[in-house]
Amino acid sequence: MQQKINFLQVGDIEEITIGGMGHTGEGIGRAEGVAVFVPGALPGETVKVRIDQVKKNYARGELLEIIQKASARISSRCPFTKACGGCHLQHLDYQEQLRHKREMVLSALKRIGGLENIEVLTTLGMDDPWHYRNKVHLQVKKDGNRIQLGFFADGTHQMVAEVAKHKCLLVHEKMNQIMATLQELINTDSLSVYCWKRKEGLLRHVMIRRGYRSGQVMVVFVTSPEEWPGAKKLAKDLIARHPEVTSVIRNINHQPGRAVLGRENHLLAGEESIMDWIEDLKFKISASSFYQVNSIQTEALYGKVLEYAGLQGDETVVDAYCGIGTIALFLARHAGEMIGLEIVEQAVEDARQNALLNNLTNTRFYSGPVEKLLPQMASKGQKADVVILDPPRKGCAREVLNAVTAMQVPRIVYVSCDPATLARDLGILSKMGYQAAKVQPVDMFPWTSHCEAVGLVVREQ
Ligand SMILES: C[S@@+](CC[C@H](N)C(=O)[O-])C[C@H]1O[C@@H](n2cnc3c(N)ncnc32)[C@H](O)[C@@H]1O
Repeated sequence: MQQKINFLQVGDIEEITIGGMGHTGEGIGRAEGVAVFVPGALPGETVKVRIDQVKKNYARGELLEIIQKASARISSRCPFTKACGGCHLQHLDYQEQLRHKREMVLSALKRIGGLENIEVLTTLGMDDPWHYRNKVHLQVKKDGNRIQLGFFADGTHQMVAEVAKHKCLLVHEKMNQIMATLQELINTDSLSVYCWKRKEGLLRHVMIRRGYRSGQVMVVFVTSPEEWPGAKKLAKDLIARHPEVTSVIRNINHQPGRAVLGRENHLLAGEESIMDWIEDLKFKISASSFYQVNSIQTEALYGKVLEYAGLQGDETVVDAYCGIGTIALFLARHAGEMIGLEIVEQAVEDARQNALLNNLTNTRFYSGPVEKLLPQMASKGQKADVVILDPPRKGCAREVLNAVTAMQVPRIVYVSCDPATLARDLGILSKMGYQAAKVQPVDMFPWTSHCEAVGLVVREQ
């Protein structure tokens, strides 16, 4: 039976004027009094839509025709952009994307955080917003006897952009070449593809990461624990074709879930890690460690973090969610003491070695969940002048915010990849004796709807 809200039904053809944009880049208009989300439509456009989903409070529609075009509409460069889930905004002029991302942050801060008077600066964009990604995750699928490597359509297991035929415009050109070689090589080995239904077979994903300044490349084959006799030969053949590949790793993922990486890494060829630089700091990056995917914008982002930290040289700084210690070391040169906290043990190991590599002896790194480590520091009476919070998308656990406020930290710099959780957490802090002073959006992910931002939060006197 068809679902119905008021007079709107699945299959209806509607003419809609788009007034806004959703957080994953869909145009939003109204039909029969109901909000309709239309992927591919832009604010200011009048579009013809087929309603394909009707829910209690909203509907979704497929864009059939653009009756009146927005002046910000441009032609997508990538022929797969509509099908592949990677880019949501290739049809929107880049300067408009930057404006839209600022609006997203501003609106979340008001709506979710209740922060009416906060200053949100103009988004820091890129001069050349293409080929910026230093990391890619490839999906693997069997097509008859052939193994395909590439990208699935958004939310499906349907391969829409095979790397053998398609170059991704977001990743570095060298990585595109390596991707094409990999597709060829995995078809010469007797590799089986992991089947998610039957939970058998070998290859699950391939991850590639390239140091932006070093040019060193790591290739990670994510597999089940099954025997893989040809693994080392494949790694050797890859390096013979691409000497810039300096690390080939087999990651074993036993879990049935969709998380890409498992906990075990085995070296197949080359080194365990790759090296890279952020400005003049050198970093060792292991397969399981987080590393920002847009190296050019990382320098802009960390520059903002340094500015907002307002260091004079003798402060104690805590870098919570520190990864391999990139922000910690970027700031340690300007601080008295730096304490890094991170849950992934391998990343903490990398952070310690990175401190040594850069002769930064005023640093300590601890492994564990921030929601345990920071309350422990607070209960021991540890003081900090500045705390950097750079959590994953879900934001900070309440215990983390409680600990920061219990420590009476004068200055918090909050780095976020999700405006909604940024707004939630700044809203909470603003009810705990803090003032959210300003937020700087930084475009780390051009052509996608993802948005990074740095917020400065200061303790009220
Ligand atoms: C957005 S990344 C930021 C890393 C680093 N600041 C950077 O710029 O590269 C978030 C980091 O938090 C770590 N993480 C996730 N949950 C955590 C938790 N509960 N406690 C400590 N670290 C956590 C992740 O492993 C990851 O390294």
